[in-house]
Amino acid sequence: MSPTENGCVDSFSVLNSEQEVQELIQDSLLHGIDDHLIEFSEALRSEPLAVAKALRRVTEGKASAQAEAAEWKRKYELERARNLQLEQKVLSLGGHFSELTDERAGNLEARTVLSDAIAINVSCAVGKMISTLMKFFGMASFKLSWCCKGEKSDRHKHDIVSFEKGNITTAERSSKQISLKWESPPQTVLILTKPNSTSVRILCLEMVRWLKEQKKLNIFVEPRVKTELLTESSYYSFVQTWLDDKELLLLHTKVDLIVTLGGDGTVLWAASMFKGPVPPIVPFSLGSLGFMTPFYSEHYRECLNSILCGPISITLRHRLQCHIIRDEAKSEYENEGPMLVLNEVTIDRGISSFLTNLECYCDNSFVTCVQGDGLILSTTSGSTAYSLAAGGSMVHPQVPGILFTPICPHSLSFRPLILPEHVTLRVVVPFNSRSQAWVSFDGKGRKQLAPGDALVCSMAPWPVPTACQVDSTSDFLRSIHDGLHWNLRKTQSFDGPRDC
Ligand SMILES: NC(=O)c1ccc[n+]([C@@H]2O[C@H](COP(=O)([O-])OP(=O)(O)OC[C@H]3O[C@@H](n4cnc5c(N)ncnc54)[C@H](O)[C@@H]3O)[C@@H](O)[C@H]2O)c1
Ligand SMILES: Nc1ncnc2c1ncn2[C@@H]1O[C@H](COP(=O)(O)OP(=O)(O)OP(=O)(O)O)[C@@H](O)[C@H]1O
Repeated sequence: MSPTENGCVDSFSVLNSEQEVQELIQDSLLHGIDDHLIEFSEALRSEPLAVAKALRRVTEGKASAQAEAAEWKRKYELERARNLQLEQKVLSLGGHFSELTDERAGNLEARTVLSDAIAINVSCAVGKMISTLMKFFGMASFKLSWCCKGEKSDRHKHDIVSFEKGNITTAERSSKQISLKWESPPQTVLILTKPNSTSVRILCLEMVRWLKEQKKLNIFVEPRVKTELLTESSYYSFVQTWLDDKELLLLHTKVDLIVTLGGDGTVLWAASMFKGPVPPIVPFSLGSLGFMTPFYSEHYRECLNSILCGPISITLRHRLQCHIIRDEAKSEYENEGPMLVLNEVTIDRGISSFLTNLECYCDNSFVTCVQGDGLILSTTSGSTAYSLAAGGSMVHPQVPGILFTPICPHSLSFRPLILPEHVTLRVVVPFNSRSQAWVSFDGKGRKQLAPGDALVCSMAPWPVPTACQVDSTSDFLRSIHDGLHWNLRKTQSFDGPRDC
């Protein structure tokens, strides 16, 4: 058999003529129809009423499913159009901003294109074009590549399945460690800090001074932190910040690197500040658990020295984008979103004492109805957070997928699911629900869902790149060992009974 242009095997190529193909098709169709007709006429003879009823049910069911699917498709397409408009708005805002503000604002387009490239995937050709643009505009540019032990080439192999003489084989796995190489040195760092912590404040003062004096970097902090620094000393007046949401929206165009000082919550905070592309994050651990914070703050100079030189191992953490579709919305513009989450979106019963009643659909197929305390739709990064507490599996953060984890379901057989990354999930509060439901995003921003309202959730095109201490897998395993004491058990002693 010979493969076709798109790589599929042409199963008809063994037949010699068009006539033979036609005969084959006719033959199999007739056989199929014959079998069904015989079954059907027998059923009609013995159970005419039951057959008529069944036929009516099928027709009604099909019509309502079709109407539902059409409605859902309409809403989905409107949302997509709105998303596109939003993206275009960000781009045009960038153009406007570049006329108004500082010397580096001209890099906006290049940075946006660059981040786009990270979001979609790493393409060598696009990478080269972007790096030329970045060099031209004077921004730090970098290149992401998949690498594996013993392989010199950093070119990502896309063909993971091959067909050899009709046999399907998996040729190359794509889930290798991602590596970031700076093509020009980073110039601007954003430092984000956990509020109300003395140790974080002291470290921040020290780090800002070191980055400015030793590394000659531009430094951005949040407005709150700038005030804190200036209260400490007027020396810190070189530190930059932003004035309003409009400037915040463009922060990714100015910042080469983000440093977080806090726990996992500070990484979630950092991610939530970027509604689009996110610059690479270096998370220092100053919290209690630290699943996403592999760097020790005591060694921040060595760590940052090595990060600023590169290359850096990166975990590309997928995010979910969520929209709330209000039943009462007069137009699509009254709906809410997109809200992006790095851990999870949770729909729960809030203060209501009634069971939730959540109808769940996956790409228009009915999944199930959640009757219990609620439902968690989690990323794989969030699999070690709330989803884990609700009985979900722990999943390596580089695995692309969406976890579907019920919270205290009132059923003995409701096991958590992991769905592929490309699906769109829809959770509806049905009109016959006894109460409202509540939705929260990475544990924040609670919103009410009334009967008829729906939450729509899919994988976002903007992942969060976090730097690794060693690599994705070692960091993940270390976090579940150190953070959760996963499968910690005293080793059984050698002395005692044993099979000879
Ligand atoms: N029952 C639970 O386990 C539960 C309940 C509510 C919220 N949460 C989690 O808290 C997160 C919000 O974090 P916060 O710091 O703003 O709130 P927080 O200050 O209440 O901290 C929650 C805890 O969850 C840990 N955590 C956060 N993200 C994690 C991750 N990806 N893997 C492992 N542990 C993680 C944090 O280290 C912290 O110890 C939510 O996204 C949710 O996942 C968990
Ligand atoms: N820059 C910030 N501005 C406002 N809130 C923040 C900021 N950074 C973190 N937070 C919030 O502060 C809370 C605690 O932060 P974080 O989780 O980093 O510290 P922690 O609770 O001490 O550490 P851990 O989560 O490891 O126990 C989180 O809810 C987070 O959203």
